[in-house]
Amino acid sequence: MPGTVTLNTRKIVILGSRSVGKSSLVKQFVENSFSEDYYPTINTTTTKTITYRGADYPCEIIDTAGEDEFSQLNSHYAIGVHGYILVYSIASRASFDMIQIIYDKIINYSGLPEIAAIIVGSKADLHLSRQVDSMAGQRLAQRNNTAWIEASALRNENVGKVFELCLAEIEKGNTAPPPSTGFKWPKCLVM
Ligand SMILES: Nc1nc2c(ncn2[C@@H]2O[C@H](COP(=O)(O)OP(=O)(O)OP(=O)(O)O)[C@@H](O)[C@H]2O)c(=O)[nH]1
Repeated sequence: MPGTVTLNTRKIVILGSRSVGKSSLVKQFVENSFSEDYYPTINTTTTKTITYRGADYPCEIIDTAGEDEFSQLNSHYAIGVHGYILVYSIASRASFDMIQIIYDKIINYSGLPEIAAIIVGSKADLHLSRQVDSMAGQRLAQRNNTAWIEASALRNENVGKVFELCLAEIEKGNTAPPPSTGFKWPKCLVM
């Protein structure tokens, strides 16, 4: 039920430059639809249950306004958040360069050594205007210990996977071994 917080509720925030397709990924995932119109987002929250390894996780998906290097990270995007979807467009090198800036802002703000996150190369259908190759995306993800995928909201390719992989990253942190067997700080902040 929307608005109900259970033990399994997970808060996911979507960040990235303006117009990279953040809202379109959410719309395709939640409503199975795509629009060519562009309406800048202010800040919207949608709820959808994601099933992962047989368990249901009601997810609060927070779609944010486009970030630039001067944007201050809103505290709502750092506190009580379980996982992040960091989106760039494969057709925009500038939006790709913003990902490390946004990642560093979250780390600085939260004070955590790392976060549960997936980096997403969106608009994967725009092959002809590609400015970021897949290897660059994968390397960035490796460097920051996040997951990575390319997706197209237009073609509904890998959209469900974006959210499933984000949940997998969150739950990876929650199943970290106890201190005696090599403790790793959880990759999420639960408050
Ligand atoms: N070709 C293509 N266009 C897309 C895709 N996803 C989104 N778009 C288009 O890109 C534009 C911006 O999409 P939005 O989803 O509004 O982008 P956003 O990142 O939420 O934008 P802000 O709210 O400003 O941050 C729209 O015109 C979409 O139709 C995609 O997968 N392929």
